[in-house]
Amino acid sequence: MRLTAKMANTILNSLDALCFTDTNGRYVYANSKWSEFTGIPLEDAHKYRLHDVVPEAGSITTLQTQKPVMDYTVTINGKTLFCSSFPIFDEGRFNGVLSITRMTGLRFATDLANKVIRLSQELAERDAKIQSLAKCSYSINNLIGDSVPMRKLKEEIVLVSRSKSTVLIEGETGTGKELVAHAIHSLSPRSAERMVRINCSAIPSELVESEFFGYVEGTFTGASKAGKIGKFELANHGTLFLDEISQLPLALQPKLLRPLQESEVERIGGKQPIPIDVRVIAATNVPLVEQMKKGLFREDLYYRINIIQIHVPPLRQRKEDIPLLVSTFLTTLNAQLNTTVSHVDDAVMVLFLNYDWPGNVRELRNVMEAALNRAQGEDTLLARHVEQLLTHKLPEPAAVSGGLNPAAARIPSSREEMLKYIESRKGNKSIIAKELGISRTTLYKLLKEYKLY
Ligand SMILES: Nc1ncnc2c1ncn2[C@@H]1O[C@H](COP(=O)(O)OP(=O)(O)OP(=O)(O)O)[C@@H](O)[C@H]1O
Repeated sequence: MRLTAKMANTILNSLDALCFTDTNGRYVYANSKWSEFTGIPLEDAHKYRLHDVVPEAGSITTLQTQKPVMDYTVTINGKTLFCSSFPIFDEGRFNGVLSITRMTGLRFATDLANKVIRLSQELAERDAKIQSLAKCSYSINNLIGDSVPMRKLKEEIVLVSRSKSTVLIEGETGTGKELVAHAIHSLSPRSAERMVRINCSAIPSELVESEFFGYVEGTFTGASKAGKIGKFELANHGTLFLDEISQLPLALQPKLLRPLQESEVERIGGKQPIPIDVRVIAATNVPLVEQMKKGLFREDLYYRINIIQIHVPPLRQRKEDIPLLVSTFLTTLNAQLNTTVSHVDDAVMVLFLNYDWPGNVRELRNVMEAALNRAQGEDTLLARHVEQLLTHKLPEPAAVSGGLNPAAARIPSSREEMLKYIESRKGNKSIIAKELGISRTTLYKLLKEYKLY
């Protein structure tokens, strides 16, 4: 049997949509399924070029590159089709493009493709969420310390994390206010959303407004074309951490009143208020009430921010946390610095307990880091590694001289001194611990070190 032109035509028409275009992209042949999909009568096919029917399809790429393009999609008259295009050569000369539409299982394939697209979007969203969670992987456990003030602080954190009210965290520099803010956020029902931090002292005053509220497109020359989202909007459903709030220029302070009071913001140049659901946590190392009295902080803003207040105690008021902080930092810093210091000499601990840490935990960590660098290759941190690092001038020792001011009391640094001191207090451990600003447990540890217990 010989294949006639009629038979060939019947075969071609029984296939899925198929067409052949010349090197200019003009249709030379198309079958009836192609006509069905494109809505172009077969007798008119030659009047069209690929660019008119499928302007962005793989067949055009094949026309330009003379290379096959497999399994791309084209949408014609609202229907999505899977196609492949092949270059046709005749004795090595490029002759045109054959495009075949693969209809089999199209429904299944498009459903599957849609599913893949949806799943990859979901995955991207989840990834973003995991990343924001990882960024805020600070939990309450990152706050090292088991002293009474720290336990009280942790209890407060748990309590306030459940509320949506604005929190003001006060405390000296380096006490861990940012860690507290992270802990509140990560314990709150908003923990899956992000916590956005804004350092009020680090933004130039002319940029404060656009940082807080963003701007709409084309607001000013030099501004991003697409406009900019402000930090309040960015923190929507999450937490906005306003660090160093006391440094916010007085003239700009009223701008915060509306978002805090009305829960809405307006982008610069925008016409519509945007509702926001943000929990605000502010932190300061200068008491805001004093700033307010000096006229540096607006009273109305103060009362809007100071709803729940948390005070982070300085390290000198919780010296019993020092041994735990030291051993935690020793582990993390050894790993970071590649050092192998496994012990801290008692003399170092005494120096640490006697120091008043004006830079608080941050200073302790920095001193440890510098000391470990000095102790490279050794396995014990010794007094000579730290002495020169404790630069703050301490008040005159009061404990041995008989003073009763606990803030000024210095822990005796030798067995004899300690013995003398204990005698002067008639052995009363409660008074001694109170004067030295340490817990009774820490005192007993010290006494054990001096072999006095
Ligand atoms: N209780 C703590 N446990 C472990 N690390 C702490 C603790 N408190 C502070 N730190 C560490 O000390 C450093 C300073 O902490 P943080 O930035 O939270 O302090 P801050 O009070 O916000 O300081 P500032 O007022 O200067 O911004 C950080 O490295 C932090 O991890």
